[in-house]
Amino acid sequence: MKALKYINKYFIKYKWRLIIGISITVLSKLLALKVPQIVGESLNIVEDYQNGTITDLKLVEHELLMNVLLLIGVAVLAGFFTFLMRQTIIVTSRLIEFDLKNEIYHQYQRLSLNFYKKNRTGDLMNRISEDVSKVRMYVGPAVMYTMNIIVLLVVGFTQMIQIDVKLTMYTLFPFPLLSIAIFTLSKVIHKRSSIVQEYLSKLTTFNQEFFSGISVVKSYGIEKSIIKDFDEIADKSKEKNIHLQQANALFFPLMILLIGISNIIVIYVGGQQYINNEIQIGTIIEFMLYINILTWPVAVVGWVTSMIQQAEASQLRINEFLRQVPEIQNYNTAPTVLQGKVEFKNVTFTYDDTNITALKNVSFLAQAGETVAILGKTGAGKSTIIELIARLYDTKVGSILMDQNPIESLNLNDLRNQIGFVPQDPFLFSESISNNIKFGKEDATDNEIVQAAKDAVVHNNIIDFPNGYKTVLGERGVTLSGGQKQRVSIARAIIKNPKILIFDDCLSAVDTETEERILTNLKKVSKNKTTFIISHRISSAKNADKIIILEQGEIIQQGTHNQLINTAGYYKELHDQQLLEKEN
Ligand SMILES: Nc1ncnc2c1ncn2[C@@H]1O[C@H](COP(=O)(O)OP(=O)(O)OP(=O)(O)O)[C@@H](O)[C@H]1O
Repeated sequence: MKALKYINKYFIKYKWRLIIGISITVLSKLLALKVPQIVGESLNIVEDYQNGTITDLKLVEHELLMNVLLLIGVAVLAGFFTFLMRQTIIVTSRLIEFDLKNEIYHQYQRLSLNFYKKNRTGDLMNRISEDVSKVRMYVGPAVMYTMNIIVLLVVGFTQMIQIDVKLTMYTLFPFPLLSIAIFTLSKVIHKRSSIVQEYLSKLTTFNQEFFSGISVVKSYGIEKSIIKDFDEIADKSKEKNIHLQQANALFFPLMILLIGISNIIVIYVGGQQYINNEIQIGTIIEFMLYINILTWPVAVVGWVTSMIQQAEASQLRINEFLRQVPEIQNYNTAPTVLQGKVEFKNVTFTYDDTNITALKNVSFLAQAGETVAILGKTGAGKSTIIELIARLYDTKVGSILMDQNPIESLNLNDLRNQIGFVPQDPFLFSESISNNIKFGKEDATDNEIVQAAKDAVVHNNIIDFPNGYKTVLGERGVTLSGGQKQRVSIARAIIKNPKILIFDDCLSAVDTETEERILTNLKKVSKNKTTFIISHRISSAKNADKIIILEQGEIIQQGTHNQLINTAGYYKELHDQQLLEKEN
């Protein structure tokens, strides 16, 4: 129960709802326990009249009528209280669930990119859905049933003892034995349902991946093997489900057995006491009704215990996650305005998850307003430079300066707000095209959106769609071609009017003619902005103020186009090769 202590702050927050809820639970159960008493009393009055102890028929009729009215009143009130009990305790559990989900969601927002690379999306989703649901079961149903169990067992048992100690002992004799059996069975049921749950998520994950990769599956014609894999998991899932149902099927027979044995004992022992004139017939019926009421709490003890155990395990996972400190911290809350000067001084960077040293002793200077092109073979470390400029990672060796200040000393939000980043694989939301562009500037006017699209040379494509800028994109923007996606993403960065523009190999999917037009437009747009262009093409780099060539994390060449084409090395080779390709 150590991990679940974390939830106490929510119990305190909603204490009044809970106190009212618990009081109502107690009242509703006390009322439920009145029923056997009233029924027993009524039968005893009838018996008294029959054997002549009471002779006044009118009095008997009056008493019976009063008891019937009382029974109806108790039933109505107990029903009303049960309704209120759900309205208070279960509603509180939903409120706590909402708060906890919000807390987790805010933590998701704070955590750094590295965290998302290290954790699987499925696990992260589970934390906020499955784990929180399990904790909610503790906060709501477990609290409610625990109160039910305590009140029913304590008050019910006390009432029975007060009537007849001997009969109570005999009646409750099978309870411990069978409750152990039910408890064990509940554990088995919970274990098996966890396995069923596991297979269910395996099936969901399998289908999710299959749907996402549908084009690969279809183009490779591997539907049959996919179906075979699916069948295997589905078969296992079915098997586990049947296994669970076998255990489930035993639950109610066990309960009925418990009720049956206790009833037989009451009839047998009570019958003998009745013959010996020790008790009245109403008392036997009263005891039988108590048995029915008390069986349920005994049966659910196991269920509630495992509910609490599961909630504890889930809360432990949630706590571990909430305790994670974001790797990238904001050390400055004061507003930061960037001029755009970027300097790398002897930066060496190693990704701690793979231990790959992506940058080795990298130094360069980009003056505010300059355009810097970064070229190099795949895996040379180009994107890593960009990720460091956006402070998606912090470097431990060397320093990165922005306008002469260490990057870590700037306000993190302001830094990122003043960077317009077009990633290699642009992500578009399942929203309209205009909303996807507006993502860069929420209050952008229609004219601004159109201008940004024109600058990114995607306007003509957009107006060709029947719904123009209102065209809604499918999941991951599937209705657009690769090049169109890249250009919408460029429009999104341009509209932001940032101080630093970053294009991470984002012109790879457009033809050279369109690339030329975009670059011409960018010249106009990127005035007074420091621009970084990562590319594999000379055409994207040739007009840059500075060109940096990376190889295996090291800068091997640096200079302007004219300088580099006259120096033997990677850039000249690439230039000659691409020139040859163009001529051919
Ligand atoms: N998030 C990451 N975690 C661990 N290693 C990474 C990560 N990102 C990149 N790397 C590794 O760092 C090295 C440099 O990668 P980077 O993406 O910077 O290269 P790149 O020059 O941009 O390549 P490309 O042209 O293919 O995009 C590679 O060896 C890569 O495997």
